[in-house]
Amino acid sequence: MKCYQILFSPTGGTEKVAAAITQNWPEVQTIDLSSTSTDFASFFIESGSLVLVAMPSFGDVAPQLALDRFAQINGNRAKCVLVAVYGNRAYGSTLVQMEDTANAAGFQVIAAISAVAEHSIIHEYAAGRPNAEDCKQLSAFGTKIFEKALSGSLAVPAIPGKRPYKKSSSGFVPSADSHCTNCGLCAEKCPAQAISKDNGKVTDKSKCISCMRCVSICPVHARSLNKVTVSVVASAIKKACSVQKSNELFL
Ligand SMILES: Cc1cc2nc3c(=O)[nH]c(=O)nc-3n(C[C@H](O)[C@H](O)[C@H](O)COP(=O)(O)O)c2cc1C
Repeated sequence: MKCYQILFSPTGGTEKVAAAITQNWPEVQTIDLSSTSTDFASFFIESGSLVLVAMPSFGDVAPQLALDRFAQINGNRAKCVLVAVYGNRAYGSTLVQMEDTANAAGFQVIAAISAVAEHSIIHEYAAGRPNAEDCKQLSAFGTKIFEKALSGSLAVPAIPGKRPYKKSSSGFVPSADSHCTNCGLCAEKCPAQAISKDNGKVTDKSKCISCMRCVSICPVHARSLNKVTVSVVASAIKKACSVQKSNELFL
Protein backbone atom coordinates (compact mmCIF):
# COMPACT_ATOMS: atom_id res chain seq x y z
CA MET A 1 0.00 0.00 0.00
CA LYS A 2 1.40 3.38 -1.01
CA CYS A 3 1.45 5.90 1.88
CA TYR A 4 1.40 9.68 1.86
CA GLN A 5 1.41 12.43 4.44
CA ILE A 6 -0.06 15.79 3.45
CA LEU A 7 1.18 18.28 6.03
CA PHE A 8 0.74 21.87 7.06
CA SER A 9 3.13 22.44 9.94
CA PRO A 10 4.35 26.02 10.23
CA THR A 11 6.34 25.48 13.45
CA GLY A 12 6.93 21.72 13.45
CA GLY A 13 4.46 20.41 16.06
CA THR A 14 2.09 18.94 13.49
CA GLU A 15 5.01 17.33 11.69
CA LYS A 16 6.17 15.64 14.93
CA VAL A 17 2.67 14.26 15.52
CA ALA A 18 2.47 12.96 11.93
CA ALA A 19 5.91 11.32 12.21
CA ALA A 20 4.79 9.45 15.34
CA ILE A 21 1.55 8.24 13.71
CA THR A 22 3.29 7.01 10.55
CA GLN A 23 6.29 5.56 12.39
CA ASN A 24 5.39 1.96 11.50
CA TRP A 25 3.97 2.63 8.05
CA PRO A 26 6.01 1.69 4.97
CA GLU A 27 7.79 4.48 3.11
CA VAL A 28 5.74 7.67 3.36
CA GLN A 29 5.82 10.36 0.67
CA THR A 30 5.34 13.92 1.96
CA ILE A 31 3.30 16.67 0.33
CA ASP A 32 4.04 19.98 2.05
CA LEU A 33 1.05 22.34 2.08
CA SER A 34 3.26 25.21 3.28
CA SER A 35 5.08 25.25 -0.07
CA THR A 36 4.35 28.28 -2.25
CA SER A 37 5.90 26.74 -5.37
CA THR A 38 3.96 23.47 -5.58
CA ASP A 39 1.17 22.83 -8.07
CA PHE A 40 -1.08 20.80 -5.75
CA ALA A 41 -3.53 20.03 -8.57
CA SER A 42 -0.79 18.05 -10.30
CA PHE A 43 -0.64 15.30 -7.64
CA PHE A 44 -2.02 11.92 -8.59
CA ILE A 45 -2.88 9.87 -5.49
CA GLU A 46 -3.17 6.19 -6.42
CA SER A 47 -6.62 4.87 -5.41
CA GLY A 48 -5.37 2.12 -3.07
CA SER A 49 -3.20 4.53 -1.08
CA LEU A 50 -3.37 5.49 2.59
CA VAL A 51 -3.07 9.25 3.09
CA LEU A 52 -2.55 11.09 6.37
CA VAL A 53 -3.59 14.75 6.33
CA ALA A 54 -2.43 16.82 9.30
CA MET A 55 -3.00 20.48 10.15
CA PRO A 56 -2.95 22.64 13.27
CA SER A 57 -6.09 24.15 14.74
CA PHE A 58 -6.09 27.95 14.60
CA GLY A 59 -8.96 29.45 16.63
CA ASP A 60 -10.99 26.21 16.54
CA VAL A 61 -10.78 25.83 12.74
CA ALA A 62 -8.23 24.68 10.19
CA PRO A 63 -6.04 27.32 8.48
CA GLN A 64 -7.96 28.30 5.33
CA LEU A 65 -4.78 28.46 3.25
CA ALA A 66 -3.98 24.83 4.11
CA LEU A 67 -7.54 23.71 3.34
CA ASP A 68 -7.51 25.53 -0.01
CA ARG A 69 -4.27 23.80 -1.04
CA PHE A 70 -5.47 20.40 0.21
CA ALA A 71 -8.71 20.86 -1.76
CA GLN A 72 -6.74 21.00 -5.02
CA ILE A 73 -5.33 17.47 -4.61
CA ASN A 74 -7.40 14.77 -6.31
CA GLY A 75 -8.08 12.11 -3.68
CA ASN A 76 -9.01 9.49 -6.27
CA ARG A 77 -10.92 7.46 -3.60
CA ALA A 78 -7.72 6.93 -1.53
CA LYS A 79 -8.21 6.11 2.16
CA CYS A 80 -7.62 9.10 4.33
CA VAL A 81 -6.77 9.81 7.98
CA LEU A 82 -7.39 13.32 9.31
CA VAL A 83 -5.24 14.75 12.09
CA ALA A 84 -5.97 17.99 13.94
CA VAL A 85 -3.10 19.20 16.12
CA TYR A 86 -3.82 21.77 18.82
CA GLY A 87 -2.15 23.52 21.71
CA ASN A 88 -4.12 21.91 24.56
CA ARG A 89 -7.02 24.41 24.48
CA ALA A 90 -9.53 23.02 21.95
CA TYR A 91 -9.74 21.95 18.30
CA GLY A 92 -13.42 22.88 17.80
CA SER A 93 -14.53 22.28 14.21
CA THR A 94 -11.05 21.58 12.76
CA LEU A 95 -11.64 17.88 12.07
CA VAL A 96 -15.12 18.23 10.56
CA GLN A 97 -13.89 21.05 8.35
CA MET A 98 -11.04 18.80 7.16
CA GLU A 99 -13.54 15.96 6.69
CA ASP A 100 -15.75 18.07 4.41
CA THR A 101 -12.73 19.20 2.38
CA ALA A 102 -11.39 15.62 2.12
CA ASN A 103 -14.75 14.27 0.94
CA ALA A 104 -15.11 17.05 -1.63
CA ALA A 105 -11.60 16.28 -2.93
CA GLY A 106 -12.51 12.61 -3.43
CA PHE A 107 -10.82 11.00 -0.40
CA GLN A 108 -12.51 8.31 1.73
CA VAL A 109 -12.06 9.18 5.39
CA ILE A 110 -11.47 6.05 7.48
CA ALA A 111 -10.04 7.58 10.68
CA ALA A 112 -9.32 10.80 12.51
CA ILE A 113 -7.06 11.86 15.34
CA SER A 114 -6.86 14.89 17.58
CA ALA A 115 -3.43 15.37 19.10
CA VAL A 116 -1.81 17.89 21.39
CA ALA A 117 1.40 19.76 20.58
CA GLU A 118 3.14 22.71 22.21
CA HIS A 119 1.16 25.91 21.73
CA SER A 120 2.96 27.82 19.00
CA ILE A 121 2.06 31.24 20.47
CA ILE A 122 1.97 30.54 24.21
CA HIS A 123 4.77 28.00 24.51
CA GLU A 124 4.18 27.30 28.20
CA TYR A 125 0.94 25.52 27.24
CA ALA A 126 1.53 21.88 26.30
CA ALA A 127 5.27 22.55 26.50
CA GLY A 128 7.30 19.65 25.15
CA ARG A 129 4.32 17.83 23.64
CA PRO A 130 4.09 15.53 21.85
CA ASN A 131 6.27 13.86 24.51
CA ALA A 132 7.59 10.29 24.51
CA GLU A 133 4.31 8.95 25.94
CA ASP A 134 2.27 10.82 23.29
CA CYS A 135 4.50 9.46 20.54
CA LYS A 136 4.08 5.89 21.77
CA GLN A 137 0.29 6.32 21.83
CA LEU A 138 0.18 8.05 18.43
CA SER A 139 2.30 5.32 16.90
CA ALA A 140 -0.15 2.71 18.29
CA PHE A 141 -3.04 4.73 16.74
CA GLY A 142 -1.13 4.66 13.44
CA THR A 143 -0.77 0.88 13.57
CA LYS A 144 -4.51 0.41 14.23
CA ILE A 145 -5.34 2.70 11.30
CA PHE A 146 -2.95 0.85 9.02
CA GLU A 147 -4.63 -2.44 9.97
CA LYS A 148 -8.06 -0.95 9.20
CA ALA A 149 -6.78 0.23 5.81
CA LEU A 150 -5.33 -3.23 5.06
CA SER A 151 -8.63 -4.89 6.03
CA GLY A 152 -10.38 -2.89 3.31
CA SER A 153 -12.95 -1.49 5.78
CA LEU A 154 -14.35 1.85 4.68
CA ALA A 155 -16.41 2.39 7.84
CA VAL A 156 -16.71 6.13 8.37
CA PRO A 157 -15.71 7.27 11.88
CA ALA A 158 -17.92 9.60 13.95
CA ILE A 159 -15.88 12.79 14.03
CA PRO A 160 -16.70 15.48 16.61
CA GLY A 161 -17.16 19.14 15.71
CA LYS A 162 -19.82 21.72 14.92
CA ARG A 163 -21.19 22.59 11.49
CA PRO A 164 -21.47 25.21 10.15
CA TYR A 165 -17.98 26.22 11.28
CA LYS A 166 -16.85 29.75 11.84
CA LYS A 167 -14.49 31.45 9.41
CA SER A 168 -10.81 31.31 10.28
CA SER A 169 -9.51 34.65 11.40
CA SER A 170 -6.11 35.80 12.59
CA GLY A 171 -4.87 39.21 13.54
CA PHE A 172 -1.62 38.43 15.33
CA VAL A 173 0.96 39.77 12.90
CA PRO A 174 4.58 39.30 14.03
CA SER A 175 6.99 42.16 13.47
CA ALA A 176 10.77 42.35 13.19
CA ASP A 177 12.91 44.41 15.54
CA SER A 178 16.29 46.08 15.01
CA HIS A 179 18.11 42.73 15.20
CA CYS A 180 16.67 41.80 11.78
CA THR A 181 19.59 41.28 9.35
CA ASN A 182 17.30 41.13 6.33
CA CYS A 183 18.59 37.63 5.56
CA GLY A 184 15.36 36.81 3.72
CA LEU A 185 14.73 33.43 5.36
CA CYS A 186 11.32 34.43 6.77
CA ALA A 187 10.20 35.78 3.40
CA GLU A 188 11.37 32.60 1.68
CA LYS A 189 9.64 30.26 4.16
CA CYS A 190 6.42 32.20 4.82
CA PRO A 191 3.57 29.89 3.64
CA ALA A 192 1.46 32.94 2.75
CA GLN A 193 4.15 35.02 1.00
CA ALA A 194 3.26 37.83 3.41
CA ILE A 195 6.79 39.11 4.06
CA SER A 196 8.68 41.36 1.67
CA LYS A 197 11.73 39.71 0.09
CA ASP A 198 13.51 43.08 0.01
CA ASN A 199 12.69 44.21 3.54
CA GLY A 200 11.98 41.68 6.30
CA LYS A 201 10.38 44.40 8.39
CA VAL A 202 7.52 44.78 5.92
CA THR A 203 4.64 42.31 6.37
CA ASP A 204 1.41 42.36 4.37
CA LYS A 205 -1.19 42.11 7.16
CA SER A 206 -3.88 41.06 4.71
CA LYS A 207 -1.84 37.97 3.73
CA CYS A 208 -0.35 36.98 7.13
CA ILE A 209 -2.15 33.96 8.63
CA SER A 210 -0.43 34.30 12.03
CA CYS A 211 1.12 30.83 11.71
CA MET A 212 4.28 31.83 13.65
CA ARG A 213 6.69 30.21 11.21
CA CYS A 214 8.67 33.44 10.79
CA VAL A 215 8.99 33.80 14.57
CA SER A 216 10.13 30.20 15.00
CA ILE A 217 12.73 30.15 12.19
CA CYS A 218 14.33 33.60 12.52
CA PRO A 219 18.02 32.83 13.14
CA VAL A 220 18.51 35.96 15.27
CA HIS A 221 15.12 35.87 17.05
CA ALA A 222 14.22 39.26 15.64
CA ARG A 223 10.56 38.45 15.04
CA SER A 224 7.86 38.41 17.71
CA LEU A 225 4.29 39.26 18.52
CA ASN A 226 3.37 42.24 20.63
CA LYS A 227 4.11 41.15 24.24
CA VAL A 228 0.96 42.75 25.63
CA THR A 229 -1.20 40.89 23.08
CA VAL A 230 0.48 37.61 23.97
CA SER A 231 -0.05 38.10 27.70
CA VAL A 232 -3.72 39.00 27.15
CA VAL A 233 -4.22 35.84 25.06
CA ALA A 234 -2.30 33.74 27.60
CA SER A 235 -4.59 34.91 30.43
CA ALA A 236 -7.73 34.46 28.34
CA ILE A 237 -6.97 30.81 27.57
CA LYS A 238 -5.16 29.88 30.78
CA LYS A 239 -8.09 28.06 32.38
CA ALA A 240 -8.88 26.05 29.23
CA CYS A 241 -5.22 25.12 28.79
CA SER A 242 -4.50 24.14 32.38
CA VAL A 243 -6.02 20.65 32.20
CA GLN A 244 -3.83 18.28 30.20
CA LYS A 245 -5.82 17.01 27.19
CA SER A 246 -5.47 13.51 25.77
CA ASN A 247 -4.89 12.49 22.19
CA GLU A 248 -8.01 10.92 20.67
CA LEU A 249 -8.55 8.30 17.97
CA PHE A 250 -11.78 8.13 15.96
CA LEU A 251 -11.85 4.85 14.02
C1 LIG B 1 -2.99 31.67 15.15
C2 LIG B 1 -3.00 30.48 16.05
C3 LIG B 1 -4.18 30.04 16.58
C4 LIG B 1 -4.22 28.94 17.44
N1 LIG B 1 -5.41 28.52 17.93
C5 LIG B 1 -5.46 27.45 18.75
C6 LIG B 1 -6.71 26.98 19.25
O1 LIG B 1 -7.78 27.47 18.92
N2 LIG B 1 -6.68 25.95 20.15
C7 LIG B 1 -5.53 25.35 20.55
O2 LIG B 1 -5.58 24.46 21.39
N3 LIG B 1 -4.32 25.73 20.01
C8 LIG B 1 -4.27 26.75 19.13
N4 LIG B 1 -3.07 27.14 18.59
C9 LIG B 1 -1.88 26.31 18.84
C10 LIG B 1 -1.56 25.40 17.64
O3 LIG B 1 -2.72 24.74 17.19
C11 LIG B 1 -0.52 24.35 18.03
O4 LIG B 1 0.56 24.95 18.67
C12 LIG B 1 -0.03 23.53 16.84
O5 LIG B 1 0.78 22.52 17.33
C13 LIG B 1 0.76 24.35 15.85
O6 LIG B 1 1.20 23.52 14.82
P1 LIG B 1 2.64 23.61 14.16
O7 LIG B 1 3.65 23.48 15.30
O8 LIG B 1 2.69 22.49 13.21
O9 LIG B 1 2.74 24.95 13.55
C14 LIG B 1 -3.01 28.24 17.76
C15 LIG B 1 -1.80 28.69 17.21
C16 LIG B 1 -1.78 29.78 16.34
C17 LIG B 1 -0.49 30.20 15.75
